[in-house]
Formats: sequence, C-alpha cells, structure tokens
Amino acid sequence: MPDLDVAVIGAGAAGLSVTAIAAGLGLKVALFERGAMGGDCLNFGCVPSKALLAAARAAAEARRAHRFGLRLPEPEIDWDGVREHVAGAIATIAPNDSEERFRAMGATVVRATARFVARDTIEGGGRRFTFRRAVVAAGSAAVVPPIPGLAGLPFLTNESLFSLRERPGHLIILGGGPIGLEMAQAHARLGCRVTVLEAARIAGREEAECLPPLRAALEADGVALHEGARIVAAEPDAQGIAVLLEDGTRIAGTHLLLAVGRAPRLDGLGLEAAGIAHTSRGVTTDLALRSVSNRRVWAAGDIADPQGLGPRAFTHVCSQHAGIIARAMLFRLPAKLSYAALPRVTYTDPEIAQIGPTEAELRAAGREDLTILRWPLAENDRLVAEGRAEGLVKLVTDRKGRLLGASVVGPGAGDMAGMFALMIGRRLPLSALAGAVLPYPTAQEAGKRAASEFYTPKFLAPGTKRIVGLLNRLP
Ligand SMILES: Cc1cc2nc3c(=O)[nH]c(=O)nc-3n(C[C@H](O)[C@H](O)[C@H](O)COP(=O)(O)OP(=O)(O)OC[C@H]3O[C@@H](n4cnc5c(N)ncnc54)[C@H](O)[C@@H]3O)c2cc1C
Ligand SMILES: NC(=O)c1ccc[n+]([C@@H]2O[C@H](COP(=O)([O-])OP(=O)(O)OC[C@H]3O[C@@H](n4cnc5c(N)ncnc54)[C@H](O)[C@@H]3O)[C@@H](O)[C@H]2O)c1
Repeated sequence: MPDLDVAVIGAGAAGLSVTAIAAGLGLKVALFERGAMGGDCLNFGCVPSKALLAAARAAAEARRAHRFGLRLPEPEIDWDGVREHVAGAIATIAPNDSEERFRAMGATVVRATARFVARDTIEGGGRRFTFRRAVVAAGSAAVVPPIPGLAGLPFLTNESLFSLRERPGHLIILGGGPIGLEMAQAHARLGCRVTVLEAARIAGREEAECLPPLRAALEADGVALHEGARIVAAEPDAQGIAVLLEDGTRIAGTHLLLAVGRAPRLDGLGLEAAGIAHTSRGVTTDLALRSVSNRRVWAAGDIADPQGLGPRAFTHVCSQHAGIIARAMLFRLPAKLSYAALPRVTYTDPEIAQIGPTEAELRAAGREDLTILRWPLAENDRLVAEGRAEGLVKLVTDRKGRLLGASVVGPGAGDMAGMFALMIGRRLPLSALAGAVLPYPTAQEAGKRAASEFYTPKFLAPGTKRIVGLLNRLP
C-alpha cells in the first residue's frame, strides 16, 4: 500500500488548487513546498504587481484630475507607504494559501525540497514517500539571458523587485512583455525614471491594433521605450548598472529588472529517476496533463507543457489545470485541455485583454472565413463621462457569427474578458450578446455594440427595408 494517494510538489496556485480538491475528496495528500506558501502569484507575482499598479494608478489619477476641473498638487510618493500597501495585500491574502489552512483540510504539508527518487517515490524533508499519483507543480522562474557581463551584476527579477527598500532612481527593464510593461508603468507613475529595452515589439503577443493607445499612455507616463533593442553587454556603472546596445548606445541606471520570459523549474526534481519526460519548455504531458512517460504523474501550472498547446503562465490556467487533473486523475473521466477561450489581461492603464486567439493567430492557423467587427471606445458614454474614452473592442467571428477571439484595449478592458470567455467557451452566437440587455452606462456596452455590428448590414439591407415597408401597410 503506497504512503500517499497523491503527492504534490509546489504550493503555488497550481499545487494548492490540486491539493485542495484531493484533500477535500478525502484522499491522503502530501504537499511539498521549499519556499513561501502561495508561490509566485501571492509573493512575487500577481498580488504584489497589482498592488503596486493600484498605488501607481492613484498617483496618475491625481495627476490627471484636471480633466474634471480639479487641480491637485503633484502627489508626494512615500515609498515606505507604498511598500506597506504591497506587503499588506500579500498578508491579507496569505491565510488562504497557508500551511495551517491546508493542514486543516487534511493534507500533510512538508516544508522542504522534494525530488523523485523512483517512478513511484518522492523524497522530501528527510523521508521517502511512495505514491499512487503525483502532481508536479514546481512553477517557473525568470529567465536570465546570456548577456556578456550580466551574470556578476546585481540585477533584479520578480523575486527581488518587490522587496526593494529604496525607490529605484532609474529602473532599466529588459523585456516589454506583461511583466516589463506593468512594472514600467507602475514605477514611472511612482516617480522613477524608467527605460524599457525590448528586443522585438512591446506586447508582442497582443493584437497590433491594441498597441497605439498603450504605447501613447506609457510614453505619457514618461516611460522611455526602445523597441528592436539588441543588448550586447552589461557592466557596472557609477549609478549602478549599464547596458550596451548593438548600435553603440550605452544606458546607465540604478537598477536593472529582467523580464524576458520564464523558464520551468526543472532542476533538482529528479525527473530522470522517475522517467518523467521533459524539455526546456517543461514537463511533457498529454491534453489531460498526464506525463507522456510516467502515467502515475501529472503536471500543472507554469511547469506543464501539454503537447500541441505548450506552457501558459497564468494563475487562472493553474485553476483550469487543477480542474482537468481532478477529472482525469481523481474521477477517471475523459478530460481535454483547450485554450480556445483562454483570457489574458495585461494590467497596464489602458489594459489589454485578449480572449481566445488574435486575428493574426487565426490567420496563421489557416482560418480565412473571418469577419472582423470593431467598436471604438470613443463612442462609449460611460468612458466619455469619465474622460477616458480611448481604446477599441475588436471581435473576430466565423462566417456564421460565432465568436472566435476578442481583443480589447481601454480602461478596465479586463472586466469585459469574462463575458467574451463565456461566449467563446460555450459557443454562444453573437446574437446572445447583441440581444442582451446590459446596464447603461457601462464600458461593456462597447462589446455589445461591436457584436451588433455583425447584424447591422443585414438589418439595414434594402430587402429588410422592403419587408418592413410591406408589413407597415398591413392593417
Ligand atoms: C510579476 C508577475 C506578475 C504576474 N501577474 C499575473 C496576473 O496578473 N495574472 C495571472 O493570471 N498571472 C500572473 N502571473 C503569472 C502567475 O504568477 C503564474 O502563472 C503562477 O503563479 C504559476 O503558479 P504555479 O503554481 O505554476 O507556480 P509557482 O507559483 O511558481 O509555484 C511553484 C512552487 O513550487 C515550489 N517548488 C519548486 N520546486 C520545488 C521542489 N523541488 N520541492 C518543493 N517545492 C518546490 C516553489 O518554491 C514554488 O513556491 C504573474 C507572474 C509574475 C512573475
Ligand atoms: N497580467 C498578467 O496576466 C501577467 C503579468 C505578468 C506576467 N504574466 C505571465 O508571466 C509570463 C512572463 O512574463 P514576461 O513579461 O517575463 O515574459 P514574456 O515572454 O511574456 O515577454 C518577454 C519579452 O521580452 C523580450 N525579450 C526576450 N529576450 C530579450 C532580450 N535579451 N532583450 C530584450 N528583450 C527581450 C521578448 O521579445 C518579449 O517581448 C507572461 O507571459 C505571462 O504568462 C502574466
């Protein structure tokens, strides 16, 4: 008889979700965590970054209050106060992810590094545990690019950024993806000089039509954006640190943040000992998130590399994975992961939300039968009233009006994501949204107006007018 029904490595969003389900169902579960309970999302990711962005937004709102006829003084940034707010947000949420809570659920929590020593055995905390099933949820860490000179310098990653005691004077950020852009705007609004060095295009995965308002906003906040930047070396500088670009430019700053992507935390897991196939992208699984080579083992969260789909680093994906694993591993029901309706939001101001694939991704996948619908946020009464009417809703549908993908840029764009995710996920026709009664005035109405655009040409067609004319003559 094995010691454990389920062994879970990693108490981040993915491991905690799987543990809660398995322990809740009365199984014998052990959760191994070598660092902070809650993993990246709580301690070094979503929560501190959104808390910092909220403080930054308050500063920006004070600066732009003049649009309402209010003249407020330039906000004074108390960095210790900002840090307290960030730490307070983490501390408030921490009990949900705590050892005590998971122990109370019936799980054994082992605060130690775990590694596989055989196909059905894990070692952790000085003990060996045999298991029926194991879930690898060890997450991902910031990539350190092979830039000459970088290795010996005191660069920052998401794991060190939020514990900085001093406010950076000039923060240089490598990478203009979600981490780079969110942190660039947050720090610029909180009074730091910020330079973003992006090798390609900022927000490279996002719909190109969403970029102009974001770029303009970042520049208005004072962020210096260098796109197409090739960094050839890094070196110490009297200010702190300097990077050299291929074109000869030298940029010196007080701090350097690496935000050039994530790499799965595979080292030290003993995957070879358990025969768990993996690549540099993560643990190779099928679409039920089960290891392709050790059928006792599943992978969840950032470390999972489901065949044909690839890794996705989002907290809501961790919950999605836990649901799939519960179905497949615990209930032995068929389960198949799909990202067709997956939402993602970059929480800059304006936000960029993408639900399902972009138009470019659909075209690259060979879809030609696409209808594109747009609605400018300049036409949205609520945003006009709030003095923030900038942005766009873009919907991509098939010929029959079934939503395939939605892109939104604008204030609070992420709040529309749920509506579109539901439509794509449940395969609802656009008429469901076009015919819905939404409260006035809300930004969501822009989504309804974009959906209605699918029917407008039909509604205004000469044939329709003729029929209405005839009907009108009936007694
Ligand atoms: C700055 C930043 C902002 C983000 N913002 C958002 C956001 O707004 N929305 C969103 O959806 N996503 C966001 N993300 C992504 C999100 O944080 C991750 O997708 C999510 O936290 C991944 O969870 P996980 O459980 O897979 O891994 P992790 O949270 O990394 O957890 C894995 C855990 O495993 C532990 N571990 C590793 N190896 C071992 C071992 N051998 N033994 C024991 N323990 C081990 C680690 O210590 C870690 O605690 C953000 C990420 C970052 C970095
Ligand atoms: N709001 C959110 O949901 C949120 C926020 C932050 C992070 N995340 C998750 O974390 C993941 C990682 O974020 P990220 O921003 O670190 O990675 P990313 O892979 O999304 O973006 C990295 C960027 O760095 C650029 N780059 C790569 N090498 C470079 C180099 N040497 N010099 C300059 N630029 C370089 C790339 O072109 C890319 O634009 C995201 O993809 C996302 O899944 C989500």
